[in-house]
Amino acid sequence: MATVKEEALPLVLVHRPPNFHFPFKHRLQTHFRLLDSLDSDPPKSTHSFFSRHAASVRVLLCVDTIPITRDILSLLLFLQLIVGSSTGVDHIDLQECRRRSIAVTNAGKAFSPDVADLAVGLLIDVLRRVFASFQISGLGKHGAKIAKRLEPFGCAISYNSRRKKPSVPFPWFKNVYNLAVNNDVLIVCCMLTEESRHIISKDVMTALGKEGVIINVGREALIDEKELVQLLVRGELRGAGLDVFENEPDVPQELFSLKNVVLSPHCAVATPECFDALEDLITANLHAFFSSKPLQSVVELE
Ligand SMILES: O=CC(=O)O
Repeated sequence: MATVKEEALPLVLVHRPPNFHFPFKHRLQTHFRLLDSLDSDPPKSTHSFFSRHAASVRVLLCVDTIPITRDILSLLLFLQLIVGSSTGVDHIDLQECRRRSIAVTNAGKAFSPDVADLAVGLLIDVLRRVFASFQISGLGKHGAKIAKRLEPFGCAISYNSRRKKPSVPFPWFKNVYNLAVNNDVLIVCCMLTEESRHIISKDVMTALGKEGVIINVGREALIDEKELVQLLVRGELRGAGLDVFENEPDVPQELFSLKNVVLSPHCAVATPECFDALEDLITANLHAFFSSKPLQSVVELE
C-alpha cells in the first residue's frame, strides 16, 4: 500500500502544556502533520514557533486547557479553526475568535457520561441518602446525563439554563436564585463565561437553605468559592462535593477539615473512555475541516 509522505498531510499546529503528552497523538499523526513546538529538544518558544508556521497553518489543536489568548491568536493570521480537547472553553479568547470568524470545537458530549457518574457519586457520598428534590444549573450535555441518572432515584428535577429547552420535560427556572429557593441540591455543570462567573453567589447559596448541598463538576469560578467555604464552615449549607477549584491545584485549606465536604482532584474526565471518545471526536473534526464537511461539537460564539 502506498504511504502518504508526511509533508503531504494536512498541517495541524499543536498547543499543549509542557509535560502534557496527549494519548491520541499517535493516531492523529497517521492522518495529519502535527507541528508541536515541544517536540524539539530543547523545545522552541511558542512565539517563534507559531510565527514561523503562521503562513501555512489553518488549524490549531488546543490540548488540555492551555490558554489561547489574543496574543497567541495574533501570531496566526490565517487561522480558521481551533479544535479544543475540553468541554469548557473559558481558556480560549472567544471574543477574538468571533471577531476573526475562527470556529471553535470542544469535547462535545465525549465526557458527559463520566462527568455525570462522578457528579452523582459525589452527591451520594455527601448525602449517604437521597433527597427528594434536585436542581441542575446548566442542563447541557453533562446535565442531561446527570438528570438521567438521578431520575430513577425518584428525584424531582428542575433546571436553569439561558434558554428553556423544548425537548426537556423538567421545570425550567429563568434564574438560579428561584431555582435555589425551590430545591435542596444544586448540581453545577454549566460553561464558565463572563455571564456565568460567580453565578452561584452567596444569595443563591443562602436561598438553598441549611439543608442545601452543592455539587460542582463545571468550573469553580461558577461559584463564589470564598462564600461557599464560609457557608460550609458556619454550617449554613449541609454539604458540598467538589471536583473543581478556583486556583487549582490549590484547594482552600478549610475544606480539608470539613466532614460534610467531598473533594476530588478535577478528575471527572480522566478515564480511558473519555480519552477514547475525545480521540474519535478530534479526529472526526479534523477530517471534517480538511474535507470541507460540517464540524461536530461547534461552540456557539455569541
Ligand atoms: O474540565 C474538563 C473539561 O472542561 O472538559
